Order: sequence, then structure tokens, then C-alpha cells
Amino acid sequence: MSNNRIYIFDTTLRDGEQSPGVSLNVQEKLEIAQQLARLGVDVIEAGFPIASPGDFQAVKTIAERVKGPVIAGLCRATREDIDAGWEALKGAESPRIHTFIATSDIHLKYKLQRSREEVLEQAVAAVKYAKQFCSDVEFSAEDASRSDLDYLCTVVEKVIDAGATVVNLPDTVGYAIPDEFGRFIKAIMERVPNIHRARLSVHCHNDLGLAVANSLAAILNGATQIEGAINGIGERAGNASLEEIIMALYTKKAFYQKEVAVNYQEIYRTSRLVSSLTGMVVQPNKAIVGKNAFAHEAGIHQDGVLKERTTYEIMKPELIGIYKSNLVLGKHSGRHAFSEKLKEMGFELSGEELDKAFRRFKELADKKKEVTDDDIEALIKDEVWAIPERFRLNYLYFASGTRLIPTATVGVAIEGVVFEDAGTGDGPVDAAFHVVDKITGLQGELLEYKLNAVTGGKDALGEVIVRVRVNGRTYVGRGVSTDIVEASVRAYINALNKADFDRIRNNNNSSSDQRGQ
Ligand SMILES: CC(=O)SCCNC(=O)CCNC(=O)[C@H](O)C(C)(C)COP(=O)(O)OP(=O)(O)OC[C@H]1O[C@@H](n2cnc3c(N)ncnc32)[C@H](O)[C@@H]1OP(=O)(O)O
Ligand SMILES: CC(C)C(=O)C(=O)O
Repeated sequence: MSNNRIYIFDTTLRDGEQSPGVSLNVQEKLEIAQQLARLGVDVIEAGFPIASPGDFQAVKTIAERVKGPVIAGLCRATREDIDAGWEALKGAESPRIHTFIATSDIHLKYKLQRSREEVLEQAVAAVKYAKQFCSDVEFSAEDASRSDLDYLCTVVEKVIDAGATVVNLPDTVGYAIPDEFGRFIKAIMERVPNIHRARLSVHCHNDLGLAVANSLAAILNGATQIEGAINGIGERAGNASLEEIIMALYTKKAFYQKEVAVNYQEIYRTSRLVSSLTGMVVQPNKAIVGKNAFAHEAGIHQDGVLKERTTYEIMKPELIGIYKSNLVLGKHSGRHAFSEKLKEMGFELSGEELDKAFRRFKELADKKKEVTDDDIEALIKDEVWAIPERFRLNYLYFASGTRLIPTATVGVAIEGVVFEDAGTGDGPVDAAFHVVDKITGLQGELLEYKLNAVTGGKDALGEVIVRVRVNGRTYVGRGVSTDIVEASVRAYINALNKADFDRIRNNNNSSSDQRGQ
């Protein structure tokens, strides 16, 4: 293995899921983990197993089913957390227990209410305990960048003696700045005598917008594992954005002289999948994966790019899987062209998925002259990345206006049988949602509603993302249509399907628990 290698630790499913409002179910987490494995990250932090039965199940499922990357689970420095973590992780090809405790005085005094000696002892005990189950143990010194350096060096040295294979130094509150963080990593490398027996990792938050810059400064000073999340999602202002770090290392290879082992072609697709399932829309001007990242608006730039792309492009969009296709699809296109287009776009669909997607494509092509790649991607997300659907929109009729009470009549198929009802509301969307609640028997509380146009023009597909609370849990739903009321109802039904999926799974789990008693 080259000693220039940088290991990519993805925490989209753990810290990324700590983004306010994001809640992924087991199926969605598995789908993201499978895509992360295709992307080729070295480690997937699949969750925090003791946090909830759902998180435990997600880590266990990913550990058993996702091959390739190391699968890690986060645990506080306690036996209960580590027991739950190992129980979830033990089916993995390459499991890693990731245990942590804070080392800064501010966290010790106010949060943990323990002395430095007690925390040092607890850290060492946790690593030793984890080591009994798993040879690969990562230790994180939470709030490392605000910790006393002498004390931190002692903690790092002792946890390595206790068997930690990776030591992670997070900038938990995004307080560091690049030069300072680089010097901090250098000091650890110089002052901890056994540091070369472990891999040194960093985990930077983005409160000052410096998470990527700090991670790169750490690489220059000896860190060989970088933690972050796709699209930079995560607690508060988020984590270091992995795609930005990966592409900085690639584009400035002559400077960094470091290698990662990812499959660059999967970057864009991973970003879109994460955005779609979390409901966290990627800002258009986001580096690497934003809609405008490779768009040229100004005449002088366009002229330059037409003459020679490198005048204004430092990366090729194709490298990260942004495709440009010559196949123009419309209502006269057939299955062959459609399936060819999907292949070009990197989608691998089963026969049944292809049938569903093709049906929706034809419906759309009837309404829209040219169906763009963005439209197709939106349809695929709607049809194929949706979780199993017990409820399906069959038809929708609504009436509203300045002097009308908005009313909606909706037909929803439940396991193939169509039920219909009608109702009123504050607007047609609200009316339709009430009717869907009546038919499905679920009570959804709408927390957030977002509408985006997938493409430009009057016939653009509208994409609606909703966050809905059902039985105390939040679900993200997504729907697309050229009609925004229909897109809204599809999104709402998508969220209710996720709630229903959880309800059925929880019922199955509790009846099998009862059988086990
Ligand atoms: C920096 C990070 O991102 S760390 C990861 C943060 N992620 C999360 O917290 C999401 C998942 N968390 C949860 O579901 C819950 O917080 C749980 C299940 C872990 C714990 O829930 P609860 O038992 O109700 O405790 P609560 O969250 O209120 O408080 C945390 C407790 O853990 C203690 N604690 C915090 N970190 C650690 C640690 N690394 N090791 C040991 N104990 C810790 C706190 O001191 C507090 O203990 P106290 O109850 O004795 O005061
Ligand atoms: C637990 C650690 C890795 C963390 O998430 C942080 O410090 O931000």
C-alpha cells in the first residue's frame, strides 16, 4: 500500500443524519450505504447503534449486506454502547468499533462533569473493552481542537497503547482555522511517541465554512484518514464535504501528492441520492455537485469554453459522472432508447423497475416536448428509489379559486385496491392531504414543504419535498409531476409510505420478540 494513501471515512449516515430534520429509515440507509460502497469510500459509519432500535437495525443490516468498505458504528465510551455497537457490527466483513469521549475542559466540566484523570481512564477502558470484540477500534477525542494539548497528547498515547488502530481528532464545533489546525496536527505527530502505530484521522465541522480547508491542512501535516459527509451535511453547519476534499486532492495532485481509492464516476450520483433521500437540497453554487458547478453564464466565459474548455474549467464534469448525452428523448422514443439513456446515466434497473420508469416517462413525454436528463433522473428517484409502496396515487381531482372553498377528490390504491374520498382544506394541496389521511388512516403533520423546478420552461417538472411527522417520527417525501398539486400529493404519499413501512416493520419485530420470549 502506498504511504501516500488517504483513507476516506464517510459519516453521511451518522453525523450526516444528525442534520436537523433528516431521518432515514433502514431501507434508505442501506441504499445510501450500497452507493457509498460503489463510490469506493474506505469506511462507512453506518450509525450510532444504541441511539434507537431503527439505528441499531440499520447498522446491523448494512454490516451484513454491504461488502467492501469497513463498517463502523459509533459508541460512547461505555460498555452498554460498545455491547450494542458490537452486536450490530459483528456480521460485517470488516467491522470497526468507533468509541469516543470529549477531552476539552469545557466538555469535561459542564457536560461530562468528570476530571481529566477520570476521562483518561474511561477512554482507555473503552478502547480495551472494544478491543476484546474487534481488532479495529477507532477512538475519537471529541472537541480535540479545543483541548489542552499536553492532556490530549497523553490521551492519544494511552489509547494507542490500549489498542486503538485509528485516532481521530475532531474539530467538533468548527472553531479551527487552517494554519492553526495544521500546526495542531503537526504537534500531535511530533509529540505523541507511539503515533505511528495508529492512523491519524480528522473530523472537521463547518461552522466557519472551513471544514474542507482544515481537513486539507491536516493532510499536509500527517493525517491519513479524513472524515466527512456527502454534500457536507451534518450537525449544525455540517461536516467537511467529502466530494470537495476528494476533488481537491485529485485536481491539486501535484501539490498534495496523495491518493484516494474512490471511483470518481460515482460522485455525482452519490450526491444526488443523498440529497434525494435526506431531502437536503444541494445549493446550486455548491462546489463539485451543485447545479451551476459546471455552468457558464457570462459571454466571455462561454466564448472561452467554446474555444478551449480549460480556460474556465479546472475539472471535467464527466470525471465525476455528470454525463452529456446525444440521445434526445420525447414522446416518440421507445424502450430501447430509454433504457440506453438510463445506462448512459449510470442507472441499473431491474425489468420491473424499467417498466415503471418507462410508464412514467411516457406520461411525462405526453405533456413535455423534450424530456431532459434531469427530468429522467427525477422520475427514477420518484419511481425506483421510492421504498415499497403500499399506497399509490391513482387519480386526483381538485378545484380551487379566489371564490371557492378548495376541494379535492383523491383515489389512492392500497395494495392495488382503489379507495376514493373527497374533502376541503385551506388550499388544494391541504384539501388533498386531508383526503389522503382519511383514506390511509394515517395522520400526517406537515412540517416543511419545498418546491423546485427540475428544469426551466413552462412545462418544467415540479419537484416537491415534504417533511411530515407521523406517530412522532419525521419522514421525508418526494414527488414530481408537471402539475405541482399532483407532485405535492405524490410527495405526501411517499412520506406516508415510509411511515407505514416503519409501522409494519416495528409490528413484525415486536411479534418476533414476543415469539422469542
Ligand atoms: C459530537 C457528536 O456528534 S457525538 C454524537 C452525537 N449524536 C447523538 O447524540 C445522536 C444519538 N444520541 C441519542 O440517541 C441519545 O443521546 C443517547 C441514546 C446516545 C443517550 O440518551 P440518554 O441516555 O437519554 O442521554 P442524553 O442524550 O440526555 O445525555 C447524554 C449522556 O451521555 C453522556 N455522554 C456524552 N458523551 C459521552 C461519551 N462519549 N461517553 C460516555 N458518556 C457520554 C453525557 O454526559 C450524558 O450523561 P448523564 O446522563 O450522566 O448526564
Ligand atoms: C464523535 C465525533 C467523531 C464527532 O462526531 C465530532 O466530534 O464532531
